[in-house]
Amino acid sequence: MIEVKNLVKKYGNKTVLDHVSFEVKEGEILGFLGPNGAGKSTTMNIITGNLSATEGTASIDGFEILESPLEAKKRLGYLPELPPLYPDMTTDEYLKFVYRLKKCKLPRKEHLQEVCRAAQIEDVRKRVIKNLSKGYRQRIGIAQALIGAPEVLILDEPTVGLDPKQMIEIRNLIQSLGKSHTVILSSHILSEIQAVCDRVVVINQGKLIADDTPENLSKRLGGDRLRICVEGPEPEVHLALTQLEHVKTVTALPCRKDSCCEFELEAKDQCDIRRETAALLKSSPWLLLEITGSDLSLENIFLKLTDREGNRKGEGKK
Ligand SMILES: Nc1ncnc2c1ncn2[C@@H]1O[C@H](COP(=O)(O)OP(=O)(O)OP(=O)(O)O)[C@@H](O)[C@H]1O
Repeated sequence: MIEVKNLVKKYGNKTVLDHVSFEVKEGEILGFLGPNGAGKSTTMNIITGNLSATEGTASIDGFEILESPLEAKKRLGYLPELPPLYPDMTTDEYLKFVYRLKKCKLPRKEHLQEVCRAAQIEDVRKRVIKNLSKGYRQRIGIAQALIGAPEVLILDEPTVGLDPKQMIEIRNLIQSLGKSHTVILSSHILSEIQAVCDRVVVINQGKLIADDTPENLSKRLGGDRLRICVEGPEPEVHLALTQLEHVKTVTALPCRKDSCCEFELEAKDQCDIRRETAALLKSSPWLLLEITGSDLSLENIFLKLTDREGNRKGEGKK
Protein backbone atom coordinates (compact mmCIF):
# COMPACT_ATOMS: atom_id res chain seq x y z
CA MET A 1 0.00 0.00 0.00
CA ILE A 2 2.83 2.40 0.91
CA GLU A 3 6.28 1.98 -0.57
CA VAL A 4 9.20 4.11 0.52
CA LYS A 5 12.35 3.54 -1.53
CA ASN A 6 15.81 4.84 -0.73
CA LEU A 7 14.75 8.17 0.70
CA VAL A 8 17.57 10.63 1.18
CA LYS A 9 17.05 14.14 2.54
CA LYS A 10 19.88 16.61 2.81
CA TYR A 11 19.90 20.14 4.19
CA GLY A 12 23.14 21.56 2.85
CA ASN A 13 25.83 19.17 4.01
CA LYS A 14 23.61 17.65 6.67
CA THR A 15 22.02 14.30 5.76
CA VAL A 16 18.86 13.88 7.85
CA LEU A 17 17.56 10.80 5.97
CA ASP A 18 20.01 8.28 4.65
CA HIS A 19 18.57 5.73 2.17
CA VAL A 20 15.46 4.83 4.17
CA SER A 21 13.27 2.10 2.60
CA PHE A 22 10.25 0.27 3.96
CA GLU A 23 6.80 -0.93 2.94
CA VAL A 24 3.44 -0.88 4.66
CA LYS A 25 0.91 -3.52 3.65
CA GLU A 26 -2.79 -2.87 3.34
CA GLY A 27 -4.52 -2.93 6.72
CA GLU A 28 -1.29 -2.82 8.69
CA ILE A 29 -0.55 -0.43 11.58
CA LEU A 30 3.10 0.45 11.28
CA GLY A 31 4.93 2.07 14.17
CA PHE A 32 7.56 4.56 13.18
CA LEU A 33 9.89 4.86 16.09
CA GLY A 34 12.91 7.00 16.79
CA PRO A 35 14.30 9.54 19.26
CA ASN A 36 13.82 13.28 18.78
CA GLY A 37 15.50 14.45 15.60
CA ALA A 38 15.75 10.91 14.12
CA GLY A 39 13.93 11.94 10.93
CA LYS A 40 10.36 10.75 11.56
CA SER A 41 8.58 14.00 10.65
CA THR A 42 10.85 14.46 7.64
CA THR A 43 9.90 10.99 6.34
CA MET A 44 6.20 11.63 6.92
CA ASN A 45 6.35 15.01 5.24
CA ILE A 46 7.94 13.37 2.19
CA ILE A 47 5.39 10.53 2.09
CA THR A 48 2.54 13.07 2.26
CA GLY A 49 4.05 15.28 -0.44
CA ASN A 50 4.73 18.26 1.85
CA LEU A 51 8.47 18.04 1.39
CA SER A 52 10.56 16.88 -1.54
CA ALA A 53 13.24 14.24 -1.09
CA THR A 54 16.83 14.77 -2.25
CA GLU A 55 16.74 11.21 -3.60
CA GLY A 56 14.31 8.28 -3.56
CA THR A 57 10.56 7.89 -3.92
CA ALA A 58 7.40 7.38 -1.89
CA SER A 59 4.25 5.90 -3.39
CA ILE A 60 0.75 5.26 -2.14
CA ASP A 61 -1.15 2.41 -3.77
CA GLY A 62 1.23 2.56 -6.75
CA PHE A 63 0.96 6.36 -7.20
CA GLU A 64 4.24 8.17 -6.71
CA ILE A 65 3.64 11.23 -4.57
CA LEU A 66 5.52 13.70 -6.78
CA GLU A 67 4.49 12.24 -10.15
CA SER A 68 0.78 11.72 -9.36
CA PRO A 69 0.17 13.95 -6.33
CA LEU A 70 -3.61 14.14 -6.71
CA GLU A 71 -4.11 10.38 -6.99
CA ALA A 72 -1.67 9.72 -4.10
CA LYS A 73 -3.08 12.45 -1.82
CA LYS A 74 -6.66 11.27 -2.39
CA ARG A 75 -5.68 8.09 -0.60
CA LEU A 76 -3.95 9.86 2.30
CA GLY A 77 -5.15 11.38 5.55
CA TYR A 78 -2.44 13.22 7.44
CA LEU A 79 -2.27 14.44 11.01
CA PRO A 80 0.91 16.50 11.30
CA GLU A 81 2.76 16.90 14.60
CA LEU A 82 0.94 20.23 15.09
CA PRO A 83 -2.69 19.70 13.99
CA PRO A 84 -3.65 22.41 11.49
CA LEU A 85 -6.66 23.72 13.43
CA TYR A 86 -8.33 27.13 13.36
CA PRO A 87 -9.00 27.74 17.05
CA ASP A 88 -11.66 30.44 16.53
CA MET A 89 -13.88 28.17 14.43
CA THR A 90 -16.35 25.69 15.82
CA THR A 91 -15.64 22.03 15.13
CA ASP A 92 -18.36 21.95 12.47
CA GLU A 93 -17.16 25.14 10.75
CA TYR A 94 -13.63 23.77 10.65
CA LEU A 95 -14.61 20.38 9.28
CA LYS A 96 -16.78 22.00 6.57
CA PHE A 97 -13.79 24.18 5.68
CA VAL A 98 -11.49 21.14 5.36
CA TYR A 99 -14.20 19.35 3.33
CA ARG A 100 -14.19 22.24 0.84
CA LEU A 101 -10.39 22.45 0.86
CA LYS A 102 -10.07 18.77 0.02
CA LYS A 103 -12.71 19.13 -2.72
CA CYS A 104 -14.48 16.16 -1.20
CA LYS A 105 -17.25 14.72 -3.37
CA LEU A 106 -18.96 12.53 -0.77
CA PRO A 107 -22.39 13.73 0.49
CA ARG A 108 -21.33 16.39 3.00
CA LYS A 109 -23.81 15.99 5.85
CA GLU A 110 -23.57 12.19 5.98
CA HIS A 111 -19.81 12.12 5.49
CA LEU A 112 -19.08 14.68 8.24
CA GLN A 113 -21.44 12.81 10.52
CA GLU A 114 -19.55 9.59 9.83
CA VAL A 115 -16.18 11.29 10.38
CA CYS A 116 -17.33 12.80 13.70
CA ARG A 117 -18.62 9.43 14.81
CA ALA A 118 -15.34 7.71 13.90
CA ALA A 119 -13.25 10.38 15.67
CA GLN A 120 -15.68 10.42 18.63
CA ILE A 121 -16.31 14.17 18.54
CA GLU A 122 -20.09 14.17 17.98
CA ASP A 123 -20.68 15.93 21.32
CA VAL A 124 -18.42 18.93 20.51
CA ARG A 125 -19.51 19.78 16.97
CA LYS A 126 -20.98 23.14 17.97
CA ARG A 127 -18.12 24.08 20.34
CA VAL A 128 -15.36 26.60 19.53
CA ILE A 129 -12.10 24.68 19.09
CA LYS A 130 -9.97 26.88 21.36
CA ASN A 131 -12.22 26.05 24.32
CA LEU A 132 -11.78 22.30 23.95
CA SER A 133 -9.29 20.06 25.78
CA LYS A 134 -6.12 18.98 24.01
CA GLY A 135 -7.48 15.44 23.70
CA TYR A 136 -10.54 16.72 21.82
CA ARG A 137 -8.41 19.00 19.65
CA GLN A 138 -6.29 16.00 18.71
CA ARG A 139 -9.43 14.07 17.78
CA ILE A 140 -10.56 16.96 15.58
CA GLY A 141 -7.11 16.71 13.96
CA ILE A 142 -7.80 13.01 13.33
CA ALA A 143 -11.29 13.90 12.00
CA GLN A 144 -9.83 16.30 9.41
CA ALA A 145 -7.49 13.50 8.31
CA LEU A 146 -10.50 11.21 7.84
CA ILE A 147 -12.31 13.64 5.51
CA GLY A 148 -12.44 12.25 1.97
CA ALA A 149 -12.39 8.66 3.33
CA PRO A 150 -8.69 8.00 2.66
CA GLU A 151 -7.44 4.41 2.92
CA VAL A 152 -4.16 5.47 4.53
CA LEU A 153 -3.73 7.48 7.74
CA ILE A 154 -0.41 9.05 8.65
CA LEU A 155 -0.30 10.22 12.24
CA ASP A 156 2.73 12.13 13.48
CA GLU A 157 3.12 11.79 17.25
CA PRO A 158 -0.64 11.94 17.87
CA THR A 159 -0.42 11.60 21.66
CA VAL A 160 2.24 14.23 22.38
CA GLY A 161 1.17 16.57 25.17
CA LEU A 162 -1.86 14.53 26.22
CA ASP A 163 -2.51 13.40 29.77
CA PRO A 164 -2.46 9.61 30.42
CA LYS A 165 -6.25 9.23 30.15
CA GLN A 166 -6.38 11.15 26.86
CA MET A 167 -3.41 9.11 25.59
CA ILE A 168 -5.26 5.85 26.20
CA GLU A 169 -8.38 7.24 24.50
CA ILE A 170 -6.42 8.32 21.40
CA ARG A 171 -4.59 4.98 21.31
CA ASN A 172 -7.90 3.12 21.42
CA LEU A 173 -9.20 5.38 18.68
CA ILE A 174 -6.15 4.64 16.50
CA GLN A 175 -6.59 0.93 17.13
CA SER A 176 -10.22 1.07 16.01
CA LEU A 177 -9.32 3.17 12.94
CA GLY A 178 -6.63 0.57 12.17
CA LYS A 179 -9.38 -1.99 11.53
CA SER A 180 -10.44 -0.14 8.38
CA HIS A 181 -7.28 1.80 7.43
CA THR A 182 -3.59 1.34 6.74
CA VAL A 183 -1.85 3.43 9.39
CA ILE A 184 1.63 4.82 9.97
CA LEU A 185 1.99 6.06 13.51
CA SER A 186 5.11 7.89 14.53
CA SER A 187 6.09 8.09 18.14
CA HIS A 188 8.99 8.17 20.50
CA ILE A 189 6.79 6.58 23.14
CA LEU A 190 7.79 2.98 22.87
CA SER A 191 4.98 1.46 24.93
CA GLU A 192 2.53 3.17 22.57
CA ILE A 193 4.01 1.45 19.54
CA GLN A 194 4.06 -1.85 21.41
CA ALA A 195 0.38 -1.49 22.35
CA VAL A 196 -0.95 -0.45 18.96
CA CYS A 197 1.29 -1.58 16.09
CA ASP A 198 1.64 -4.79 14.06
CA ARG A 199 5.12 -3.90 12.91
CA VAL A 200 7.77 -1.39 13.87
CA VAL A 201 10.34 0.49 11.84
CA VAL A 202 13.07 2.03 13.96
CA ILE A 203 15.14 4.95 12.72
CA ASN A 204 18.06 6.67 14.35
CA GLN A 205 20.01 9.61 12.98
CA GLY A 206 18.25 9.27 9.64
CA LYS A 207 19.06 5.57 9.20
CA LEU A 208 16.67 2.64 9.35
CA ILE A 209 18.02 0.28 11.99
CA ALA A 210 15.18 -2.25 12.35
CA ASP A 211 12.00 -3.37 10.58
CA ASP A 212 10.13 -6.18 12.33
CA THR A 213 7.24 -7.10 14.62
CA PRO A 214 7.70 -5.95 18.23
CA GLU A 215 7.66 -9.67 19.23
CA ASN A 216 10.36 -10.68 16.73
CA LEU A 217 12.56 -7.79 17.75
CA SER A 218 12.18 -8.86 21.33
CA LYS A 219 13.10 -12.47 20.43
CA ARG A 220 16.01 -11.44 18.23
CA LEU A 221 17.56 -9.22 20.83
CA GLY A 222 16.37 -10.73 24.06
CA GLY A 223 15.91 -14.46 23.33
CA ASP A 224 19.35 -15.31 24.61
CA ARG A 225 18.63 -14.20 28.17
CA LEU A 226 17.21 -16.03 31.14
CA ARG A 227 16.25 -14.87 34.62
CA ILE A 228 16.40 -17.28 37.52
CA CYS A 229 15.63 -17.13 41.20
CA VAL A 230 17.42 -19.67 43.42
CA GLU A 231 17.24 -20.50 47.12
CA GLY A 232 20.87 -20.78 48.09
CA PRO A 233 24.04 -18.80 48.90
CA GLU A 234 24.69 -16.17 46.21
CA PRO A 235 28.51 -16.51 45.77
CA GLU A 236 28.41 -20.31 45.31
CA VAL A 237 25.41 -20.26 42.98
CA HIS A 238 26.95 -17.41 40.99
CA LEU A 239 30.24 -19.32 40.57
CA ALA A 240 28.50 -22.55 39.51
CA LEU A 241 26.42 -20.69 36.90
CA THR A 242 29.46 -18.99 35.35
CA GLN A 243 30.97 -22.45 34.80
CA LEU A 244 28.10 -23.65 32.60
CA GLU A 245 29.29 -24.45 29.09
CA HIS A 246 26.98 -22.16 27.09
CA VAL A 247 26.59 -19.30 29.55
CA LYS A 248 28.38 -16.13 28.54
CA THR A 249 27.65 -13.80 31.46
CA VAL A 250 25.95 -14.06 34.83
CA THR A 251 24.62 -10.87 36.42
CA ALA A 252 23.38 -10.86 40.00
CA LEU A 253 20.12 -8.95 40.39
CA PRO A 254 18.77 -7.35 43.56
CA CYS A 255 16.66 -9.85 45.50
CA ARG A 256 14.06 -9.11 48.13
CA LYS A 257 14.34 -12.33 50.18
CA ASP A 258 17.42 -13.05 52.28
CA SER A 259 17.71 -16.76 51.54
CA CYS A 260 17.29 -16.31 47.76
CA CYS A 261 19.33 -14.86 44.93
CA GLU A 262 18.39 -13.78 41.42
CA PHE A 263 20.49 -13.75 38.27
CA GLU A 264 20.26 -12.83 34.64
CA LEU A 265 22.12 -15.26 32.39
CA GLU A 266 23.25 -14.41 28.89
CA ALA A 267 23.83 -17.32 26.51
CA LYS A 268 26.73 -17.77 24.09
CA ASP A 269 25.73 -17.68 20.38
CA GLN A 270 21.94 -17.57 21.03
CA CYS A 271 22.08 -21.08 22.64
CA ASP A 272 19.13 -22.37 24.63
CA ILE A 273 20.59 -22.54 28.15
CA ARG A 274 17.44 -23.55 30.01
CA ARG A 275 18.25 -27.28 30.15
CA GLU A 276 21.80 -27.01 31.44
CA THR A 277 20.76 -24.37 33.99
CA ALA A 278 17.89 -26.50 35.28
CA ALA A 279 20.08 -29.65 35.32
CA LEU A 280 22.82 -27.90 37.31
CA LEU A 281 20.38 -26.70 39.94
CA LYS A 282 18.63 -30.08 40.12
CA SER A 283 21.91 -31.80 40.95
CA SER A 284 22.87 -29.12 43.50
CA PRO A 285 21.71 -28.63 47.11
CA TRP A 286 19.98 -25.38 46.05
CA LEU A 287 16.39 -24.96 45.02
CA LEU A 288 15.35 -23.41 41.69
CA LEU A 289 12.34 -21.22 42.49
CA GLU A 290 11.78 -19.48 39.18
CA ILE A 291 13.08 -19.53 35.62
CA THR A 292 11.80 -17.09 32.98
CA GLY A 293 12.87 -15.70 29.64
CA SER A 294 14.17 -12.20 30.20
CA ASP A 295 11.52 -10.10 28.52
CA LEU A 296 13.09 -7.19 26.71
CA SER A 297 10.84 -4.15 26.60
CA LEU A 298 10.77 -2.01 23.50
CA GLU A 299 12.70 0.62 25.49
CA ASN A 300 15.54 -1.87 25.94
CA ILE A 301 15.28 -3.03 22.32
CA PHE A 302 15.64 0.54 21.19
CA LEU A 303 18.62 1.15 23.45
CA LYS A 304 20.27 -2.05 22.24
CA LEU A 305 19.67 -1.26 18.58
CA THR A 306 20.94 2.30 18.82
CA ASP A 307 23.84 1.10 20.95
CA ARG A 308 24.83 -1.47 18.30
CA GLU A 309 24.69 1.25 15.69
CA GLY A 310 26.90 3.44 17.88
CA ASN A 311 29.36 0.59 18.42
CA ARG A 312 29.53 -0.13 14.70
CA LYS A 313 30.31 3.53 14.00
CA GLY A 314 32.91 3.45 16.77
CA GLU A 315 34.51 0.36 15.22
CA GLY A 316 34.62 2.11 11.85
CA LYS A 317 36.58 4.97 13.34
CA LYS A 318 39.29 2.74 14.83
N1 LIG B 1 14.47 22.91 7.46
C1 LIG B 1 15.47 22.27 8.07
N2 LIG B 1 16.74 22.68 7.96
C2 LIG B 1 17.76 22.01 8.55
N3 LIG B 1 17.61 20.92 9.31
C3 LIG B 1 16.36 20.46 9.48
C4 LIG B 1 15.22 21.11 8.87
N4 LIG B 1 14.13 20.41 9.21
C5 LIG B 1 14.53 19.38 10.00
N5 LIG B 1 15.87 19.41 10.17
C6 LIG B 1 16.69 18.46 10.93
O1 LIG B 1 16.39 17.17 10.46
C7 LIG B 1 16.52 16.23 11.52
C8 LIG B 1 15.28 15.34 11.56
O2 LIG B 1 14.17 16.13 11.99
P1 LIG B 1 12.71 15.52 12.16
O3 LIG B 1 11.81 16.64 12.58
O4 LIG B 1 12.36 14.73 10.96
O5 LIG B 1 12.94 14.53 13.38
P2 LIG B 1 11.85 13.73 14.23
O6 LIG B 1 12.31 12.32 14.30
O7 LIG B 1 10.49 13.97 13.69
O8 LIG B 1 12.01 14.42 15.64
P3 LIG B 1 10.89 14.85 16.72
O9 LIG B 1 10.48 13.60 17.42
O10 LIG B 1 11.65 15.78 17.63
O11 LIG B 1 9.78 15.54 15.98
C9 LIG B 1 16.75 17.02 12.79
O12 LIG B 1 18.13 16.97 13.10
C10 LIG B 1 16.32 18.42 12.41
O13 LIG B 1 17.07 19.38 13.12
